[in-house]
Amino acid sequence: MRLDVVTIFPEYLEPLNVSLVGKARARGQLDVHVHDLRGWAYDRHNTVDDTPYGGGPGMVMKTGPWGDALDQTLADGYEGGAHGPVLVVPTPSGRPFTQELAVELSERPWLIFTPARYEGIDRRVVDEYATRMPVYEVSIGDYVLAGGEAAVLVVTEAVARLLPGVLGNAESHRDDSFAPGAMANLLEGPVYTKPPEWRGRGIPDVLLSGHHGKIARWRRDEAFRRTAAHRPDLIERCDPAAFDKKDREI
Ligand SMILES: NC(=S)c1ccno1
Repeated sequence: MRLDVVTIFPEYLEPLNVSLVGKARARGQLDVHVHDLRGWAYDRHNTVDDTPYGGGPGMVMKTGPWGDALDQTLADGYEGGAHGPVLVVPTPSGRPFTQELAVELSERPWLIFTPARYEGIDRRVVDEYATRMPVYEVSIGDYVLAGGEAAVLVVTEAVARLLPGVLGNAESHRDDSFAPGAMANLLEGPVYTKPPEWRGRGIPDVLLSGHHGKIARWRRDEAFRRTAAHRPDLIERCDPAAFDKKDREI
């Protein structure tokens, strides 16, 4: 997978050099290119924004630099281009970024991120590139950040960990919160590791029983309990049939 990020704060994307994403880049599983938008600002002040038409507070990011930056990024081409790139626009007015969407994006060969600052990007930029590729306007939450770069880090990590071979144990994301399957729409339950006792706190006996069926049922019940407590809105989306099937498996 190739990722391109066009931003006025390239240094904000430094975390893409470390941990899981950094290792995936080092192994050649991820090809990341970060571009400074100001490289396409041709006036002597490197201006990338201007006042909004219709008035109002703040500034709007200009079409010119974005158009030139995206055209040059696309001109780079990419062998995975047979399926083509998609534009990923982090914005509080986007569709919720979910595990399901992470899976969808992980199946694309090329993601181009356009994190905005100020009041956002002139709408004509998205309208222009929507004629040439799929556009995903996504929100990582119902809050407003100073810019979209933090969202790029979040989306990139959620997508990268789903790429084949990136997670050490291919099974790791099978039981992720929100992963497809019987645990879909359930939050992960509590996890424990050594030592068996810490400050007078032990481990649930079932986890020491060695009975895989009982352990699986306990984990599922704990996930259900946690979801009911923290995200009751997800409970109604659980598939009871999957639970029945899960019980039969156990
Ligand atoms: N909630 C998101 S994705 C965002 C981007 C910029 N500000 O908030």
